[in-house]
Amino acid sequence: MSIRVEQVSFHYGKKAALNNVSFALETGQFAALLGPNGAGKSTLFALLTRLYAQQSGEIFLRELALNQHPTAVMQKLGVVFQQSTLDLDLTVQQNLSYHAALHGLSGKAAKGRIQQELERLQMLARADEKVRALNGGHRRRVEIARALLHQPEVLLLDEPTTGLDPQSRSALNQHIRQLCHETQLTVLWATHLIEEITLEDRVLLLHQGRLLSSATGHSLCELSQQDSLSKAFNTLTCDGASY
Ligand SMILES: Nc1ncnc2c1ncn2[C@@H]1O[C@H](COP(=O)(O)OP(=O)(O)OP(=O)(O)O)[C@@H](O)[C@H]1O
Repeated sequence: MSIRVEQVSFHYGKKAALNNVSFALETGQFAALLGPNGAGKSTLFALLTRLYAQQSGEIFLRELALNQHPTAVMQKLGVVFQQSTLDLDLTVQQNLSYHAALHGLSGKAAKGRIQQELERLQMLARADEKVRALNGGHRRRVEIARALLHQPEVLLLDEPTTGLDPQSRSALNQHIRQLCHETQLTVLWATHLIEEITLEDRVLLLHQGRLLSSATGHSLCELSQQDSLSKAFNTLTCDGASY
């Protein structure tokens, strides 16, 4: 087991944003965290990345509890946030070198890792360009390369295709799936876009803070008695649904 979330709840004041959420992902698995706006996806990411302190429940990476071993757990996590955090006036290489240094990598080791990840994401030729010169899809690839520099076991992506055109969205989605396949990286991909998910994917369906399903897309269709993921999603997340 790679990452495990056990009975996690979170409230903003009196408002419940997550209600008793539990799931576990296998090593090398691609899982989609699917939910309409306000479902609780960003709150869950904020807890997984320690932006917010846990209120109840437990989060484990392998057998390490996030609360008890925060540094060791964060070392195994790579994160791509919804909003880009690249410095537009630095080159790709400079952005990545800075991040590598933050993780304690410098000199030769950092250079090697940066080259490896940029190559994998087909961005090596752009290493000396300023980020400002890159299109949205390529900026996202740089962010993914950056998140992978310290060789995490789990990669969290919070709506990584926000603002991208359909072609770049699909290319990015394919890249990440390939990474999972080639490197045994575990991926949690948060989205509200059905077209980024296949029937074979593990789908964590979050709605109003509750996890309605954590099975495959096929199972979601069966559960809702619908013949497509988008119909299943609409049925399961319409108000009053009780699955
Ligand atoms: N800082 C906050 N204070 C109060 N309520 C909040 C706060 N942040 C989020 N919420 C509420 O918590 C619930 C979950 O929000 P969250 O942002 O986690 O959902 P989401 O699935 O990420 O949605 P989106 O796709 O719109 O980002 C929503 O009802 C939201 O209004």
